Amino acid sequence: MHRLQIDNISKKYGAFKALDNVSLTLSNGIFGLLGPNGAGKSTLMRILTTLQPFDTGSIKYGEISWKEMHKVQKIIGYLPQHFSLYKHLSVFECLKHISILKGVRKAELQEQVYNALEQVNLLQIKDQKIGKLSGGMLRRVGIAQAIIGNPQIIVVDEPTAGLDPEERIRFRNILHTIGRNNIIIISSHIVEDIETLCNEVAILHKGKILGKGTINSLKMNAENVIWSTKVEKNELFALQNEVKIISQQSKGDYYEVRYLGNTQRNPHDQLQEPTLEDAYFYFMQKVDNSQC
Ligand SMILES: Nc1ncnc2c1ncn2[C@@H]1O[C@H](COP(=O)(O)OP(=O)(O)OP(=O)(O)O)[C@@H](O)[C@H]1O
Repeated sequence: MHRLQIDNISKKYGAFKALDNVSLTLSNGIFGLLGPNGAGKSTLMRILTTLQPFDTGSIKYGEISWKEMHKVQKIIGYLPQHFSLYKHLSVFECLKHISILKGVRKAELQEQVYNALEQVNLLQIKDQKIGKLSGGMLRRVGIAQAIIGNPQIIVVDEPTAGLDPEERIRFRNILHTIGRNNIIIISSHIVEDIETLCNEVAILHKGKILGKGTINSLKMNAENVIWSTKVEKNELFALQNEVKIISQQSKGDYYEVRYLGNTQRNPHDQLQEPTLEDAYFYFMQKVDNSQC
């Protein structure tokens, strides 16, 4: 088993730095890239899939370097954020076509497609037209096409975007199973996706890695700074100017608020165990403060 070694990757669009010295080491399992819109997640994913070149740095998987695109393409599967397929083809025809494009040998075509469909639990709809599938099914066909050819690395941009809660859980379970024997990289701004799926996470913001590690190690950064408080509805606005609010829940005539702060704002406020979402806010706040 090899590791995917990303060292000091930088990428500019004109004068704008979309990725700034990004370094990560990934092994089998699901790795999450968490960051707000525009953080550089898709840029990094496109670079990993060789769809986009990078300016400086190096990427390696064992002996394979990202300078040798044709070798990399054999070990990478990709499910982009906006994924669509030939609507008039059946699921099976479509996957067969993709297998041919991926260079799967003729003798293995049928087996590869059946195997992929089995893994995403779609064998029973193999003859349905792509155009007739639900969003969740289409996303699963997307994963099937990504795993054809048995790539060691699978890149999934915004895995559960647009899926209903049931499909979201089904899709996460599929990724969990595939992640046992492969490196899966997912990007998301949905903290719950990352928290339920990933072994390790990197928080990306404005092209830079703010924090990386296991979910527990990231949470530890936000220890002793997460508080909960109760405020009247008319006090909420003033509180917003005082502290960084992470979440608020209406409880009838008052709000229960979770906030980030170095000190207790009020003796009744209670210190909370940090969640990944808290840690995410903590890192964002830290960088915003340092730029003030
Ligand atoms: N081809 C391009 N030319 C110029 N700027 C670009 C290009 N692609 C992306 N950018 C800019 O680079 C930054 C990073 O974009 P990227 O799509 O990688 O972010 P992201 O984290 O994936 O965000 P989102 O979740 O919105 O897709 C953004 O500010 C974006 O506007």
